[in-house]
Amino acid sequence: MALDEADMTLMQAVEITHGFGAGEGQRRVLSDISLKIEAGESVALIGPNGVGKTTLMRILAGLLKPTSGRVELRGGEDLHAMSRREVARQLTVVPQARPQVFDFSALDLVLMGFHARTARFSLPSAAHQEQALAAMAELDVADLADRPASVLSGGELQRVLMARTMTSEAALWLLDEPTANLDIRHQIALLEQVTAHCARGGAALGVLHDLALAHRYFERVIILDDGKIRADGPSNSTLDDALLSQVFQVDLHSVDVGERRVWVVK
Ligand SMILES: Nc1ncnc2c1ncn2[C@@H]1O[C@H](COP(=O)(O)OP(=O)(O)OP(=O)(O)O)[C@@H](O)[C@H]1O
Repeated sequence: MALDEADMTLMQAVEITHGFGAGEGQRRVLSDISLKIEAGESVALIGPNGVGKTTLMRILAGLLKPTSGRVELRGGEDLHAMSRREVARQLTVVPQARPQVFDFSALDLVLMGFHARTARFSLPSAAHQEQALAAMAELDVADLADRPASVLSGGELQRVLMARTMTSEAALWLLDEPTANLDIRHQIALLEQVTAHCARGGAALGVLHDLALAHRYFERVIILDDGKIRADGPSNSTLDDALLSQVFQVDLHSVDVGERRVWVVK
C-alpha cells in the first residue's frame, strides 16, 4: 500500500524563529525557518560557524523551544507538546556536544537506543544485545563494548552514539556534525549507514562542514546563512560555486572527479 503524503512527512517545521536572551537584549539567531523532511530523504544542513545550525537542530529535536513557530512530527503532532519517550519513537539525535555519559559502558550507551520501545527499568534482552553489538561492529567499535564511555576518545564516542542511533526504531535521524571527530574511513562507514537508512525509508538531517561529503552522501542540501534558509534543494544545484563563495566568504571552485565533486579555494 502506498503511503499518503501525511505518512511520508516525518517532520515539518513551520516559521521557526528563535532568539537568545530576553526583552530588548534578545539576539535573534533564527528567522522564519520552514522545512519539511519526507521519508527516504537524506538532507545536509550546511552554513558558516555560528549561523544557527545547532540551535535549529536542538529545536527540531525538541530539546529547545523556539521563540515562535511550530515543529510537527508524523500526523501533524506538535513535537514540543510530546513526551521525550514519544519523541524518541520518531526521532533520534547524535548531538554535537559530548554528552554526560556517567559510568555507563559503551554497550550500555548503545542499548539506550532501545529505551523508547521497552518497559521502563527492564533489562536488555539477548536479542537487543546482539543487535547493539552488530551495530557497533558496523562502525568498528564492538571491541569497545565493555569500556567505560567516559574514557572513549572523541571519534570512538561519536561512533558509539551513532550505533545507538542505528538501534533506535526512530525513522528520523538528526545528526549534528556526525563526522566531526572521525578519520576518513570512519566518516565513510558512518555516512554509508545514513544512506542505507534512507534507502530503507528512513530519513536523516545532518549538519556537515565538508561540502564534498554533503554532495556525495546527501541528496538534498539546505544552506543556512545569517539565521535564514538561503537555499534548499537537490545537492547538485544547491551546492553552487557562486552561492557557496558568497555564503562562506571565500572564493570556492568545484572540481568533478568522476561522480564525486570536491571544492578548492581559488
Ligand atoms: N544558549 C545560548 N545562549 C546564548 N547564545 C547562544 C546559545 N546557544 C547558541 N548561542 C549563539 O547562537 C549563535 C548560533 O549558534 P549555533 O551553535 O546554533 O551555531 P552553529 O551554526 O551550529 O555554529 P558552528 O558551525 O560553529 O557549530 C551563536 O552566535 C551562538 O553563540
